[in-house]
Amino acid sequence: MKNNKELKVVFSGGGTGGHYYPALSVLKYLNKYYNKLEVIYFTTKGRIEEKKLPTDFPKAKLISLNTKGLERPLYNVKNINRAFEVLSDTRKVEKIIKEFKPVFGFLTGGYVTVPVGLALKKQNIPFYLHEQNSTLGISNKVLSRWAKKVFVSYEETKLNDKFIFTGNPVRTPEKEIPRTYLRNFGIKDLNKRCILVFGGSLGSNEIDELMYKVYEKEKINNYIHITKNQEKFKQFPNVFTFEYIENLYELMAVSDGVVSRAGATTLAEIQFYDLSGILIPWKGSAENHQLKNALSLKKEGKIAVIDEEKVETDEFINFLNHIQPKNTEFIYTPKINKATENIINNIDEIL
Ligand SMILES: CC(=O)N[C@H]1[C@@H](OP(=O)(O)OP(=O)(O)OC[C@H]2O[C@@H](n3ccc(=O)[nH]c3=O)[C@H](O)[C@@H]2O)O[C@H](CO)[C@@H](O)[C@@H]1O
Repeated sequence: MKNNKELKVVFSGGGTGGHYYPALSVLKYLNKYYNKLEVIYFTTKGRIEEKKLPTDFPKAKLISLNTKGLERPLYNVKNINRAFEVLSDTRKVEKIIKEFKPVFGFLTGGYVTVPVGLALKKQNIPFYLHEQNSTLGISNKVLSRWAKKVFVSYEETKLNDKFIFTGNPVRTPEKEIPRTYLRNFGIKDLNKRCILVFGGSLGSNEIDELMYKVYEKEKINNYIHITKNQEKFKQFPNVFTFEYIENLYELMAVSDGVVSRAGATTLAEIQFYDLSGILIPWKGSAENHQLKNALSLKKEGKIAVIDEEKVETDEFINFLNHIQPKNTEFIYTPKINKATENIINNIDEIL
């Protein structure tokens, strides 16, 4: 039920969908309960949250920051400029929040959150962090000492009492979705397995290459494949390609399996929608966190975790062919994502 209380909040988090979508889920949930919700969202210049927020959550005031990620190795001279960007963004944020007077800040990772967290700390405004991965990202590591609480998606990420295990909030449909929804994506035979193939929010050439070999042999299942290279798959009639699908979670609700990278938000969705699938962790992830994420999900024979350099195409196909397809009358009924509720219940300023 909506209440008439006023709530002013600052949000930040992004650079990739994995950081942005959890923030969006919490924001949408808050919006259900507060009639007078005012939000400033600090975004990464040119990245996903900046592009999608105006349609995903038009009510938020969007303020773009210049802070960029550090160059590796860290002793790169460019990092001197990066430090200056953080300083100047911190000053900019400070000025804005001094006037705006938010009740708290909610930050979900990505380098853009560093100046926002520093400014909130300087202004003595409490802020909360959310970590999607099994190991803390750099920004969250830096900011955690000043955060009021750090919400984590895996028990093993907890470092002290300030850390609270909540899970990772995922986007969820608010209405029923029938299996026939797949027809909107070109699929005709709803009896056949529908497998979603994608490489996180940024795409993956390696997954494209690997699946090409699968499609050369496997002609029965239907595949909805998200790729920057749609042309490559034109010849396969059972493969339906898209460059990006805005509401991928709606498709997850009625599909049977996934082949994907092991980004934390994707994994939370796989769990929430109870999908089977094959995970191919991205080796470039900081401290190999995608592998750690994936191994914590590996369960009950529903999930296989494989190394992209050691793929056996026949075994791969065999695994996919053991996934149980949903029946054609299947209807997804809305359910609440506990992680979002856990977070809201643990923010002291929300009454
Ligand atoms: C390269 C990089 O930095 N990767 C990180 C990034 O991944 P990335 O942004 O790829 O994150 P995830 O795989 O966790 O999440 C991707 C999100 O994008 C959505 N989606 C994807 C494709 C599409 O067409 N439509 C769509 O909506 C998915 O449903 C999901 O909600 O953040 C994750 C969470 O912090 C980390 O675990 C990853 O290691």
